[in-house]
Parts: sequence; C-alpha cells; structure tokens
Amino acid sequence: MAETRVGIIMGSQSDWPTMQGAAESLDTLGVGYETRIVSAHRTPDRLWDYGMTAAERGLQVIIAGAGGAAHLPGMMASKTRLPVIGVPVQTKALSGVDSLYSIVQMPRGYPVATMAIGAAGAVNAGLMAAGILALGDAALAERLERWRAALSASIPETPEA
Ligand SMILES: Nc1c(C(=O)O)ncn1[C@@H]1O[C@H](COP(=O)(O)O)[C@@H](O)[C@H]1O
Repeated sequence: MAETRVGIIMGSQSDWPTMQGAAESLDTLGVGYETRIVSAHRTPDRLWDYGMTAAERGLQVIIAGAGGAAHLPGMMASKTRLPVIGVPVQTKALSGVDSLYSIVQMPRGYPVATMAIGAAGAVNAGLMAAGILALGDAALAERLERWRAALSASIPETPEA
C-alpha cells in the first residue's frame, strides 16, 4: 500500500463522479491518496482542521474540487502551505464557469493551481500532483515518463475515414 501523499477533497458527494478522475490518475501512477468531503460552506470546522493538520499528517499536495460558489480550494490554500490544485466541477446552471472563476481568481499570495472544468480537469489534477511529487521521487518520475510515452504512442497519426 502506497503511503498517503495526496489529499483529494471535494465539496459534496455529488462531486465524486468528477473527482474520481484524480483518484484514477494517482492509482495509475502508484501514488497514495485519501478522499474526504470537506466544504467551506457546510463543514467549515472540518475544513479548518484539515488545513491545519494536512502537512503534519504527511500530505504533500491537496487536490480540491468544488462547484458553483467554489470557495473550498481557495479557503484550503489559506489554511495550508501545501500546493493546492483546484478542480472546477461542472454545474447545471452556469456550466462550471462559475466554479472556474471562483477558483482561479485568487488574491496575490494564496495561489490555487486551477485545472480545466470537469472530468478532464480532475484527471489532470492527479497528473499534476504526481508531477510535483516526482520532483523528489525518481521512481515516480520514471513511471510518469513511461505513462506519458504510452499515451503519446497510443495517438494514431492518421484519422480513420
Ligand atoms: N462549492 C462548494 C463548497 C465549498 O466551496 O466549500 N461546498 C459545497 N460546494 C458545492 O456545492 C455543489 C452542490 O452540492 P450538492 O450536490 O451537495 O447540493 C457541489 O458541486 C459542491 O462542490
């Protein structure tokens, strides 16, 4: 069992179908993670505790997904020095543009590395977390290189008619 290095947090259970893409990326690359529902709005005390203890518990990167008034990634970035990768979850009313804008426009000093809206953003969040961790982990760097090469090799040169 790989050591838990990444925290995947989300504002609601309803975000899981999107956020599982991040978990799948980390599974593929053999990176250990935990998953939690944490909401700045609905469980502010849980957010506070999570942010206060994340680094001392051994987490190294946090992936935070939320939709709509998506304050979770930014609030988490306020409570921990760990890099926070934000995933804007797609919404029905505004297609996730609301989530994207809520996450990306952080004030100077408290960045959130913001991914694309929806499932592709979640998958990329896992890959981004792995890339950060690979800076200090040669074995993971090699797995990531191999994975990237395999993806590249799987892309056909000519489109099917
Ligand atoms: N944006 C946030 C936060 C937060 O930012 O703290 N907490 C919940 N939510 C979002 O509310 C949406 C609807 O949630 P429900 O489906 O539970 O009603 C979800 O996408 C969640 O991320």
